[in-house]
Amino acid sequence: MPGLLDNSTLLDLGDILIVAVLVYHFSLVLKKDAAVRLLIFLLLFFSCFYMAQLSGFSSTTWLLRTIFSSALIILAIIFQGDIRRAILSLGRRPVPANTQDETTETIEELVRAVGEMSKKRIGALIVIVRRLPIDHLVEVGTEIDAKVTSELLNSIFLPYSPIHDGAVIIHNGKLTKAGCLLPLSKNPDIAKSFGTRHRAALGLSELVDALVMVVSEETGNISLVHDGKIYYDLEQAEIRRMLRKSLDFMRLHTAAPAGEAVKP
Ligand SMILES: Nc1ncnc2c1ncn2[C@@H]1O[C@H](COP(=O)(O)OP(=O)(O)OP(=O)(O)O)[C@@H](O)[C@H]1O
Repeated sequence: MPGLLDNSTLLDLGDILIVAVLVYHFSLVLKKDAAVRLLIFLLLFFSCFYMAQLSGFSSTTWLLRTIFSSALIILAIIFQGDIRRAILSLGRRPVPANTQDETTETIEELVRAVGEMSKKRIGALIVIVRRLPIDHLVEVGTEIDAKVTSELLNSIFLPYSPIHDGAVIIHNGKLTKAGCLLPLSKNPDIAKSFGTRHRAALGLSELVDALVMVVSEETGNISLVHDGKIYYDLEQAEIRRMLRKSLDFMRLHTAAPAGEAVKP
């Protein structure tokens, strides 16, 4: 009796195994947005394609060819956030940088302000403009143009202040606007516990590289939102660290050629 697994069955099993491994790894790459991983994946992809073709693995070859023919669409899906950002920022000048001292001062005022508002359960939404301008995304709002101080932020967000609703915009160490409407995120995966204040923060951060601070009126929790991600219930030290990392990066890179913004 011939062996249970003859040569062609083994070949098919190997073929199926390769397809399974490729699908698994491809789904992992889709979940992460690192370009380096994608590059490694593409190298592996083409190596596998040629190996599969040489070995006569028809299913693997078919799958890889199908993936390759839709590569543009797949890349557009993976990098949809970056592509959208690039399109929105086309033709717009990067925001000029702040000095080290101004940055440190602004950070300390912000940390103090959100700490105080958190204790008093005052809801707040603070947008810190980084490299990409946001004017085209912000609706309404009252022009202010004042130095960022914790006292000013506290008084703007007091519930009886006429401009407490909406977001304040901080641009280059100056509080430039208050009572602004931001685009709401349409991401269906946002936890139901997050209302419109958090959705507005996420919505803007999905479109530009701004850093958004949120103080929850309901819980007093402080969150930082960046790049479509929410860093929830942060301690003061963590907020300071993330602000410093994000704003220092911007300060140091504004004069340099355009590069990728880092996550805080
Ligand atoms: N599109 C928007 N842009 C800016 N601010 C907004 C926007 N939509 C709602 N807000 C602000 O969010 C407030 C309502 O917050 P809501 O309670 O719905 O959100 P939340 O995420 O649950 O926040 P909290 O934890 O503070 O309750 C509004 O009063 C307004 O100040």
